[in-house]
Amino acid sequence: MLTITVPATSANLGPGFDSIGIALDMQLTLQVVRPSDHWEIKHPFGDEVPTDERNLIIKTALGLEPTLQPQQLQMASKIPLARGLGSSSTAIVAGLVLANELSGNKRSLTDLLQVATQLEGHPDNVAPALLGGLVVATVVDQQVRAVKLPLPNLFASVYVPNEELLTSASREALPTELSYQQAIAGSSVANTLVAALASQDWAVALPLLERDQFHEQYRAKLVPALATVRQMAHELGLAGTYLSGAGPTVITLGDYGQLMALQQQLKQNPALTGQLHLLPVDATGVKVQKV
Ligand SMILES: Nc1ncnc2c1ncn2[C@@H]1O[C@H](COP(=O)(O)OP(=O)(O)O)[C@@H](O)[C@H]1O
Ligand SMILES: N[C@@H](CCOP(=O)(O)O)C(=O)O
Repeated sequence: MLTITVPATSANLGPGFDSIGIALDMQLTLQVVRPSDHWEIKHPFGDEVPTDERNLIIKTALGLEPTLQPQQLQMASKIPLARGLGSSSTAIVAGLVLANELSGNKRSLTDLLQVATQLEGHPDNVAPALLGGLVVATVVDQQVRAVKLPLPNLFASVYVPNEELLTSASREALPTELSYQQAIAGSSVANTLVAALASQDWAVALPLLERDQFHEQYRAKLVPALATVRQMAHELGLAGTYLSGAGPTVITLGDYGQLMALQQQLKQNPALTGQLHLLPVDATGVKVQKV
């Protein structure tokens, strides 16, 4: 049986809007059960997610390989929808890898990243979903350029609010223009963050995760938990809290023991009624098993 596993991802890491992302140890698993006379996917997401060719995984697979034989598929996923943990990218990557495996037309990870980025619109979720770890990526002349940084020995405290926030809706809150001065200030923070992440200088990197100038200030009104979690982390002396992707998930990166202490506090705050996870980084990205 063919099984494809894709990790959740957290994009932006503060100032790295649309270009930095990290894979987390929380997975979507897709199994090819048997060939069929029609496409069908069983999944745990209820009526919100289609079970036929309209499903994002199947639609993506058929977009890449239109003549695939229909299959019965089974999906399991711990990644919540529309919460800023890259669920749509996970589905796109699963669909592309499914098409690659079923067709035998083996495309490289680089080629799949190119297609995945076109479909998702930005590379910061699909790149770590495919490659694992911490990835910095951009699109230049329609070509994706992705660089995997050394694996950070950090954990993620992940606070997932109960309410969905579609990435498209959260992008509507963004301005259409930034002043030249603000763009330079924002990019200097982002550049220094990347240098600190690459050299694993956490004393520099963690505070810079909180100094984004491209998106968080515009989205903060949609995600009251961002200020709450950040403030509570500061009270414990912890920097490193940012809005995961387009939100509403809020992540704090850091040391396991310190994040355990943070989560003890977060659990006691009656305003934080969502779910908490304490996750390591996923080092490998998408995995294919054939048994
Ligand atoms: N496993 C999946 N199978 C099918 N569709 C999915 C899956 N995961 C996500 N989607 C689609 O993607 C939408 C969420 O995408 P998006 O707003 O980008 O949020 P996220 O931050 O989780 O990526 C869902 O409402 C659903 O339509
Ligand atoms: N850079 C994008 C990332 C969206 O991530 P998601 O996990 O919310 O889909 C953005 O910030 O809009």
